[in-house]
Order: sequence, then C-alpha cells, then structure tokens
Amino acid sequence: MKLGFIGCGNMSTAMISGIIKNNIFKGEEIIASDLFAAGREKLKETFNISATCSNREVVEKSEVIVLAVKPQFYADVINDIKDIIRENQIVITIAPGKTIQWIEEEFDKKIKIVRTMPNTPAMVLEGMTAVCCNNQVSKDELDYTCNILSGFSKVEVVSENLMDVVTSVSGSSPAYVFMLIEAMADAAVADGMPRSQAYKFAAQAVYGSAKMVLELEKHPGELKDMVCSPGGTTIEAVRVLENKGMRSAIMEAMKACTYKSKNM
Ligand SMILES: NC(=O)C1=CN([C@@H]2O[C@H](COP(=O)(O)OP(=O)(O)OC[C@H]3O[C@@H](n4cnc5c(N)ncnc54)[C@H](O)[C@@H]3O)[C@@H](O)[C@H]2O)C=CC1
Ligand SMILES: O=C(O)[C@@H]1CCC=N1
Repeated sequence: MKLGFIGCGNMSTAMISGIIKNNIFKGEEIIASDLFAAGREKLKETFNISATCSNREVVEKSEVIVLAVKPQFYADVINDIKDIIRENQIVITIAPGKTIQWIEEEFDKKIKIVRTMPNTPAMVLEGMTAVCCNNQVSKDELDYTCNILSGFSKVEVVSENLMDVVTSVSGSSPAYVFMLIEAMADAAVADGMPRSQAYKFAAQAVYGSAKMVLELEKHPGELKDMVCSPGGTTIEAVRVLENKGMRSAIMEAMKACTYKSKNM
C-alpha cells in the first residue's frame, strides 16, 4: 500500500476522494482503519480502498500514514502504533495544536513527520493545506508528500510557528464563510427570495469574489471600492457593517481560534 489513513471521518473522505480523482493513487493502493465499521465500510465501498479495524495493519502495510483522528485521540493512536512504525515511513498529521516536537516525543523514536493543516474544501478539490516537517524528512520526501496533498488542495510549505495561524485562516475559516453565506441568504429570504435561490446567489457571490482576489492580484480594498458607487447601495451596507464591527468581530474570532490551536 502507498497510503494509509487512521480514522475514516470527514477529512479522510475528502482527502481520499481528491487523491483518487486526481490519479495520485488508485483505490487499491490505499488502506484505512476506523474503530467504527460504518465509517470504514463507507470509504471501502465508495473508493474501492481496503479497510480494517486495526490501526496497526495500516501501519504495517503503508509507506505514508495519515493520522486522521481528532486531536484528543492522537496520544492513544500513537501509543498503539509506535512500536511498529519504521524509520522509512512518513507520518502525516492533520490535527491542530499537535507540534512536531510533541509528536516526536509521543513516538519516542526518530521518524519522518510532516505536520499539515488542510481544510474541508478539499471535498470539492479546492482545499488549502499548509505543510511543515521535521529534519528526518528529505527534500524529495517533502515534495512527494506535497504531491499527495495536491490531489485535493493547494499546498504551501510554511514554518511551523505559523501553523496555528493557518488553523485560523484556512483550517477553520470555512465555518466563518458558511456563517456569512447563511446570514446573507437569511437576509435575502427575509426580503422575499426563495431559500434555495438565496444560497445559490450568496455562495456564487462569495466564490466569485474569492476568485477575483486570487486571479486579479488586486488589493481586496480596491476590489471593495470598485463595488461601492458614490451615493449608491453598497456603501450603505459597508457603513452598517463597519458600525456593527464586522472586521473587528472576524479578527477577534480568529485570535481566539489561533489561541485555542496553540493551547490544545
Ligand atoms: N473537519 C475539519 O474541518 C478539519 C479537521 N482537521 C483535523 O482532522 C482530524 C480529523 O477530523 P475529522 O475528519 O473532521 O474528524 P471525524 O470525527 O469526522 O473523523 C475522525 C474518525 O476517527 C475515528 N477514530 C477515533 N478514534 C480512533 C482510533 N483510536 N482509531 C481509529 N479511528 C478512530 C472516528 O471513529 C472517526 O470516524 C482532526 O484532528 C481535526 O482536528 C483538520 C482540518 C480541518
Ligand atoms: O475545529 C477544529 O478543531 C478543526 C481544526 C480545523 C478545522 N476543524
């Protein structure tokens, strides 16, 4: 097996889906484990991968292993597999707050660790993943890992001290954006638009706006000014958003998120 996943939840599903769709690996080259049969059977049927209840089997059979369980289960999972992990295997972590130093200490041996922070837009192949690694990982091995991650996301190598900020700005941020879309749709519904149409209009506006920032290479403030006609409608909305503290609310929320990631 090329790739193994421990945990068959949301992130594993998103990652495996993209990796197979983009022909990085075939289903037959992937194995995944979960304590619960429902999760692993679903992945097995959907992607034609191998599935097992044994985390140790995943480690025995895989070149690269993704630890895709919640952070509070990392210690137990590592404890279960640490005696059979091999020096030539790469361990990919995706949990917030779990530093490379903490992971090395839990394994208690020299292993290759690539710490990452992906996000759920991976489900539609539009993820964003930050990556850093320990010095057991060679340049070629890091490139190989980044290529796997590129199956479902854009990938950028960052220094480890930015990983908590990454959690806030891309790992968790889809939740804030969904809240924005929900609020926009609620307002449209309040003014008479059918709900399904409201989600479509709100989501397409967010999607197109994000695309403008990425592709036009203009400052977001300039793009905002292009929408605001003098004496027009948009500046009225902007005035109310400033008055209600939209920017400050987002900054405070993200500071709380980063703090939590640092102190998990
Ligand atoms: N959901 C998100 O937006 C993101 C999540 N993450 C991180 O990814 C990791 C996975 O998150 P999700 O996929 O959302 O969680 P999830 O709860 O959907 O999936 C985790 C899976 O692990 C299984 N599991 C629990 N203990 C296990 C054990 N001892 N052995 C084998 N399997 C076990 C659970 O049954 C579950 O199916 C977490 O560390 C999370 O913080 C990272 C970026 C984004
Ligand atoms: O909420 C969480 O802890 C995870 C990490 C990033 C997104 N979800």
